Amino acid sequence: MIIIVMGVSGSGKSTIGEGLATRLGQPFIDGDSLHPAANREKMAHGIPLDDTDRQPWLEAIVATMDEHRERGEALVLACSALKRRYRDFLRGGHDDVRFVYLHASHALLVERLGHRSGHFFDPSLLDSQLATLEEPSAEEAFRVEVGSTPAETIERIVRALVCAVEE
Ligand SMILES: Nc1ncnc2c1ncn2[C@@H]1O[C@H](COP(=O)(O)OP(=O)(O)OP(=O)(O)O)[C@@H](O)[C@H]1O
Ligand SMILES: O=C(O)[C@H](O)[C@@H](O)[C@H](O)[C@H](O)CO
Repeated sequence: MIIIVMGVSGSGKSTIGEGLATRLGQPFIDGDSLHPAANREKMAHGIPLDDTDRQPWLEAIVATMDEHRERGEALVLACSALKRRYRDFLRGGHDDVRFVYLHASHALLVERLGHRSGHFFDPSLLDSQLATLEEPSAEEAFRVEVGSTPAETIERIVRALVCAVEE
């Protein structure tokens, strides 16, 4: 199974994705590490990415998923996956992809991004992330509120994934 932890910047994709991978004993890849340099540069200058910017990045993520599939390896990925069509592209017709949507209140996002340093993302981009976000339906993703500790959030995700497998 390939689990994609999605949501806007600051929702905790890297933190929860990495913790979830450790908890499941699976490899973790942060989608941010697959952005072309031009995308990082844009975001660092406070310029939101558009569909054209995101296309090579989504392709790189799909290529990474395919490499793991070929090796028969599970994978946890962190990727904003803001629009439905990005999620469809990432799923690519495979039935082994599960999306986990991290939902946080606006106030919590502002607080978290304000505290974070040493990251290329300009916190002022949060509004554009929220405007771009097409929230996934319950069929598309398991939605989890991220107000609690990472450990609690991870356990809720694990329980939901186990239930989905047993159904
Ligand atoms: N459950 C949590 N409780 C408190 N702080 C958290 C929690 N999860 C994440 N954080 C903090 O919030 C900030 C954003 O988290 P993180 O970098 O994981 O989000 P992200 O969605 O990956 O963001 P980006 O897409 O911008 O990389 C970090 O400083 C992180 O330490
Ligand atoms: O789709 C996007 O606009 C980007 O993926 C962003 O979400 C960033 O990668 C990330 O949030 C920065 O940390």
